[in-house]
Amino acid sequence: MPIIEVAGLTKTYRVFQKKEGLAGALRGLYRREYKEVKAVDRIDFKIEPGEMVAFLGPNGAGKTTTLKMLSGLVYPTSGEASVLGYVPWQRADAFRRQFALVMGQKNQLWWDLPAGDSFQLHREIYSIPQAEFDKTLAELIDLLGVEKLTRQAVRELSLGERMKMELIAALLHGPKLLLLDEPTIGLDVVAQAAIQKCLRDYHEKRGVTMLLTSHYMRDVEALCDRVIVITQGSIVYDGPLAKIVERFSESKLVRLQFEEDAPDDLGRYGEVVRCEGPFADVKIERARVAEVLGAMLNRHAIADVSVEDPPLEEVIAKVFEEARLAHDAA
Ligand SMILES: Nc1ncnc2c1ncn2[C@@H]1O[C@H](COP(=O)(O)OP(=O)(O)OP(=O)(O)O)[C@@H](O)[C@H]1O
Repeated sequence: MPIIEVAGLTKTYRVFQKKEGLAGALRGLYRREYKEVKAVDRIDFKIEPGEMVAFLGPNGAGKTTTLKMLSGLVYPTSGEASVLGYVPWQRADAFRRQFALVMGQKNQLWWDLPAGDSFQLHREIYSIPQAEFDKTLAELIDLLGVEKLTRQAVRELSLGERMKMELIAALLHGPKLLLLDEPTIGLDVVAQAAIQKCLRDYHEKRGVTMLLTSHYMRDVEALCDRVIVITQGSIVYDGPLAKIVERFSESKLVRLQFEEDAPDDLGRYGEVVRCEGPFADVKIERARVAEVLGAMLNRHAIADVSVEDPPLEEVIAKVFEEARLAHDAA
């Protein structure tokens, strides 16, 4: 049985439109005008136990709204969702005990207390047996390397340290499902890598299911095999990460090192993106890589060569752009 099953899920927000100027503001007091914002528009997907899925989309695409519906914080306008066998917005106690929502932009720990005190509070709220709590906490503290920080007020911690504490708090009750909304936002690469490692290890040990939004493709590459892309409230791609690269990038990046300076007619093979001394990077049409590479090797003295897919950022940006153009044309 899927852990998450969503059918026709839709959320429309009603937003009050403020009029310009004082007269407009006064008029607005007795005749309020609203605009409807369709944040999520009839989306369908299923996530099976143990999957790690990236939920990607440009700003305002509807990702956070979807996560909020899946965790029962927001009622949908229409459609259905089953999460861990529950209807999330009915907020059953047994449901809340089995998942965790981590929001990189929101603080869930007590600001003035040491994180250790908030962890104790979690233990009581979730009635976690003491021995199990101690074991899990020790494991997580070790995994994230934060031994010395649990007795320091949360407000005194750096952003990266605080996020590690937030993650510990979210994992203490052993959730079966983790909903992560930009868990590495604003973190440096070292802290990002620590969060990714913790999530990977935790997944390996506990087989937790994860749905993650992130604007950092490193998170996606490090953690997820499957990607769901949402733009303007609609799902435009749902499938393996590897396939999205194949489907949306027409070229591969061929990195060459010549025995001498790179020849100046490389443009005949493809788009030259870098040419410095003996080094050159050329974008070559995916279907012609073997043929073009063969021709290059015949004609030039090449010391080293590698063939790479374009960076995931580039591919995803292309998916967003194509979806936007299709939406505007519809
Ligand atoms: N509480 C709200 N009231 C009115 N409109 C809202 C509300 N929350 C979100 N929206 C609107 O719904 C749309 C989707 O927002 P949402 O936060 O779900 O996007 P997102 O994909 O998470 O974006 P980001 O990557 O910027 O966080 C946006 O147009 C946003 O302005």
